[in-house]
Amino acid sequence: MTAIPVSTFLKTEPTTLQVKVCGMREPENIGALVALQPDYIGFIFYRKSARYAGEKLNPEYIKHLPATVQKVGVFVDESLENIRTLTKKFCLQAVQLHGHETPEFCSQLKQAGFLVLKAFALDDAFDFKILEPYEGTCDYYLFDTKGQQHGGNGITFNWDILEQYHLNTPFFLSGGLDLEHAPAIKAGRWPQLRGIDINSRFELEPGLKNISKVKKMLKAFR
Ligand SMILES: O=C(O)c1ccccc1N[C@@H]1O[C@H](COP(=O)(O)O)[C@@H](O)[C@H]1O
Repeated sequence: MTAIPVSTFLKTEPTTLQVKVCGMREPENIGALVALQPDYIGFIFYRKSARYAGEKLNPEYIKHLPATVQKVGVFVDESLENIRTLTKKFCLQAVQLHGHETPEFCSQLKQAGFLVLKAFALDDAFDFKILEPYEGTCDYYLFDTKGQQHGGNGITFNWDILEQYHLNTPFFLSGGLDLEHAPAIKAGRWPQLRGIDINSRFELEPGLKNISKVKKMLKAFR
């Protein structure tokens, strides 16, 4: 009898999750991270963040990073004009919005050609109906933990609430992600999950990543 390959029975191929590494600002650290080829690298342009990159970043250095790594600007209730200026200055392809940005605001950035990730802060009471007006206005939602800060709180939320997510827009999981979470994330209970965003749990200090730890996380997702 001839064995039938298991793939014959699989309806969908398993998708590889994308990995974004956020909160970068030191040139050597950025270079070491880029050598690991994450899918996205994030720079925080929110002045109140401990990871604020703004003036520390050399635009020429950032502009010439390999195109294989998408550069993301992270903003909190920033004006369209400032976002336009900063994305141009650093040649950023994507924007991640952590404030009260409206669907219209997201739409304008998407129409301008940016990849748009709209962040939402989740807790057990989160109502996914809030997302309905955002459908079609951004490329990904980013589900972060509701905390004291707009982002970078370093704590996970109860992922059980994601079972209630039934919209079409794919999402990134974020909020206190650490190496220990890799197996549960990869178990893939959420069909719309497209990627993860790692940040404060991979730091030596704010704005400086522990590259060997990041390397282990990337390996876990490849
Ligand atoms: O990291 C920050 O300081 C930050 C500030 C303002 C908005 C977003 C920020 N970071 C984003 O927060 C999430 C969760 O980070 P953590 O893993 O809990 O530290 C992540 O998506 C970062 O991109």
